[in-house]
Amino acid sequence: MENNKKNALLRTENLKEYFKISGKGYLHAVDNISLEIMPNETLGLVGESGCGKSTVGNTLMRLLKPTNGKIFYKGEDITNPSKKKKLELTKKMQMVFQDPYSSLNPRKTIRSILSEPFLINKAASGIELEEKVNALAKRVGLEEYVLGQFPHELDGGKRQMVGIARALAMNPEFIVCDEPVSALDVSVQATIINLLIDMQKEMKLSYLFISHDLSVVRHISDRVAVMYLGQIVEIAKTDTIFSNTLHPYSVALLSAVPKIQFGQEEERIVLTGDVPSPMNPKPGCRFAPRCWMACEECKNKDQHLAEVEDGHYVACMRWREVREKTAGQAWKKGIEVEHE
Ligand SMILES: Nc1ncnc2c1ncn2[C@@H]1O[C@H](COP(=O)(O)OP(=O)(O)OP(=O)(O)O)[C@@H](O)[C@H]1O
Repeated sequence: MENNKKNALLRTENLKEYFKISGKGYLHAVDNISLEIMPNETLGLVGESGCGKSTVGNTLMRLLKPTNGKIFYKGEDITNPSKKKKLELTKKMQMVFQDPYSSLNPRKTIRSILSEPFLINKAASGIELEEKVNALAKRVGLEEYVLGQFPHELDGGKRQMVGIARALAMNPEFIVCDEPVSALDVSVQATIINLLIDMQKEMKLSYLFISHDLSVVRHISDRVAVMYLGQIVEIAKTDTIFSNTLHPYSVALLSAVPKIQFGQEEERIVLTGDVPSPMNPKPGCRFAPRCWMACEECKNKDQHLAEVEDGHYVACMRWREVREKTAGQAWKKGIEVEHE
């Protein structure tokens, strides 16, 4: 753990992001998250809609000012960076969005869009700029003619390639990929995922990979963090989290992963019970009202992430019983199971 902290590319310490909702109080979108992302690592971030995944990504990118807690980049506190530092960090930390369309200026050609990072950072001009943009497009597999086109002339896959190329322009070290394939046809999802994997190998990138698609997350991630109502409830190596799932919420979420080949049709995950509100949460385990393992104590006592096995952290005091109850279940061994 200490070693991870020291060597992490990016690290958060008790990160909180609360939104003030007038007349109602505070919405705890991210509530006390401490995590590390190592160099050249992909950390998958999963959880139901609204659990706070994008808010984690946006806060790491400092698109939001943290309510509390700290963010460190290579050991340096970047929670409140100066303007100069912010610009420096923009080169090293980038974001790939679900649909880059909204962030691609419709009146500009792809060449002009891909030139921007070089111009803003005064990294190239004239012929050199042209060559750099050509090389960037080639790197992500965009044909040269695309550079003369406008965003609306491209299909979703090509637009996402432009989004990725733009993120890569300044040779970043860390990229938040926020649902980068969920708006794409299944047929092009694999192309984009493979591109991200290739770029990671080539450029030694680290990714925070946010997705509700567990098959994709399983395919791309080195480790997976499971989020529930603003908190991380379990984090472990990808194989471990699927084969030795210890939090009752992760069990509910991950046991529903269809055992299909990546890239094919997906199945939706349905959890029963009401999702409690992230507004002014009550003390006690947040999953307790929906939990199949909950006892009286869980309802009153906060659960904190604890390392229960090497590199495997769980926020549930009943993790041993969860393991016993789910031992030998088909989904843990990768066998297809029926879901309601
Ligand atoms: N700017 C904001 N102001 C108020 N509430 C917000 C704001 N942004 C997000 N939220 C709320 O914070 C919570 C977490 O939202 P967030 O988008 O991070 O979840 P998510 O897990 O990424 O969901 P999804 O998978 O649907 O994108 C939600 O309850 C959301 O409504």
